[in-house]
Amino acid sequence: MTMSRERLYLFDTTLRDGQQTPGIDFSVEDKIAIAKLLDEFGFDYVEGGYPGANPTDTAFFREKRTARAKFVAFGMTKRVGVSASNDPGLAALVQSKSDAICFVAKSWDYHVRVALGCTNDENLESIKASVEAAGASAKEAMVDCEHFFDGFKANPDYALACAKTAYDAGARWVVLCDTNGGTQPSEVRLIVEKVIAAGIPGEHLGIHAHDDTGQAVANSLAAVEAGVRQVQGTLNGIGERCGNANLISIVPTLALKPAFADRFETGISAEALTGISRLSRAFDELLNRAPEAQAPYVGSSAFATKAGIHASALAKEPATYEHVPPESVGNRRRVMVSDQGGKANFLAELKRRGIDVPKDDHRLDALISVVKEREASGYAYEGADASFELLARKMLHGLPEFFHVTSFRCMIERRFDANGQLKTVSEAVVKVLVEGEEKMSVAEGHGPVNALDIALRKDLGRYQNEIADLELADFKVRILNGGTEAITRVLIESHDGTGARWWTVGVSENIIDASFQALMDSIIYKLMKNREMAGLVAAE
Ligand SMILES: CC(=O)SCCNC(=O)CCNC(=O)[C@H](O)C(C)(C)COP(=O)(O)OP(=O)(O)OC[C@H]1O[C@@H](n2cnc3c(N)ncnc32)[C@H](O)[C@@H]1OP(=O)(O)O
Ligand SMILES: CC(=O)C(=O)O
Repeated sequence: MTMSRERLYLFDTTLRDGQQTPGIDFSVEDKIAIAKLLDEFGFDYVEGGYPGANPTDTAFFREKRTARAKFVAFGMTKRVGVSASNDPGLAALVQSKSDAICFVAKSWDYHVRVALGCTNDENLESIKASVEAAGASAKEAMVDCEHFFDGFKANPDYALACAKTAYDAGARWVVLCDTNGGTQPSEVRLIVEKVIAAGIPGEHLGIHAHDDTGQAVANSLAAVEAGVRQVQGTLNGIGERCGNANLISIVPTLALKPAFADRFETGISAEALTGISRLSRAFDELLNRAPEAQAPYVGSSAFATKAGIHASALAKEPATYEHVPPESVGNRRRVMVSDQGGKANFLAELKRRGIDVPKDDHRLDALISVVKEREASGYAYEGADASFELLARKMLHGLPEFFHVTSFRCMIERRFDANGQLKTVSEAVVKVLVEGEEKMSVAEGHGPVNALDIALRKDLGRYQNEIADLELADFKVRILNGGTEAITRVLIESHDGTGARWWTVGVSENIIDASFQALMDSIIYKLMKNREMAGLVAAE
């Protein structure tokens, strides 16, 4: 017998509370693109911002920006001393092309006194008049009860009166906010239960939690357990100060954990859920920031293991070390090779790259010990998949020697140019043997590594055309142990016209030497890839 499940509503405030994140500033075009992502993913409500507060949000609300989600305008309740019909802020909300208005209302008497400077009753009157005005404009009304939990702890009767006033005036949702983010899950649970006992049904209650103690997700889930049926949050947890509840963590938990999945359903299908890793990364891409590797469910490390004991069990049954299948959230298992790995890690990684080797092959043991020795001297193969594959193919099956660098030289000169401007110039000379013929190339670059890269790729004889679309995308330098003994690890990310990306590594006491190793690996990998020898898995 299938039990019918209760509906939980998901409310995204990335474009409103997320806009209050230090360092984040959306343009109208950004907002349009993000609203589309949110709408297509399946959130029930997309809060777009605060029309009337700034030109961006006002322009954004000139059109409805969602096709299926309810498009929500945010703003404060009417000011005391003016009627709802004469409040310009309220007028901007009503006139916006939104489906719903979410009012922020004070529910802590301390704030009413200090921040608003009005009486408790005047604040209640503002809540009532604002909700009624939204209702009269045929928009769905909801009220974010700001500081509800702190307010409840200080004066439960007044906090409840604010929530009750909103509900009685017709608010579809009364949202309990942990505005300062300091409330604990046990307190959230208890207070939500008391609100429901006081007469506001859970089907009309929401939760809006901030992450100031790292518990916004836990607080949101505690509120759901206690009875609320709307959850607010943002993509990747952005938001004021430490951020909001992270919907990218909450959504899979609601869908995949039986404690929630057996009782509730959301508007997000199992198929849409497989797009959540992509959604999270696409959003980071829009923000121009690197995705967090350890993000729950969606991070590149969320289903990764370096540990040999874990890799061995994973190869037998993935569920031994995975709390949910990675595919359910569009992520993937990664078994990494490093000094923490055993045979199982290597076999899994080699298989993924299409390299077959029997478990008892002595060449496998040799590869493992070379990787471990190299890692001890500074290499990091878990972040340099292409260099690992080159090493593995060379040791297991051999690799053609496409070219051989006989020498390179690099010079840095600070001098005055023809216009009398002081300039630092880097120049490199590289000698390469290709099919027995020595080629010497000279190049200038922005820096010594750039000059070497240009010189190395200037004339590789018959391979020259093949590397025309090779480009360096990223360059990372790490000094591994300080002082005079310091050695340098260089990681280089490359990509080509096919969209493939790969990482290579070089280690040396000399940064130029380390860079050159990584550059050479990148070119050899590209040549190998062109011959379909590389089991390319780097374009993730
Ligand atoms: C918890 C939250 O995240 S709430 C959302 C917070 N987000 C923002 O504030 C971002 C957008 N805000 C803004 O652009 C501006 O604050 C505006 C346009 C809304 C208002 O600007 P101003 O009129 O210059 O007011 P200012 O920002 O200085 O102060 C806020 C005013 O709103 C009043 N106010 C605050 N909350 C409420 C409320 N819920 N209901 C009615 N009035 C309120 C304050 O008492 C203060 O009034 P005062 O100017 O008479 O002292
Ligand atoms: C409304 C809101 O963003 C808050 O109370 O945190």
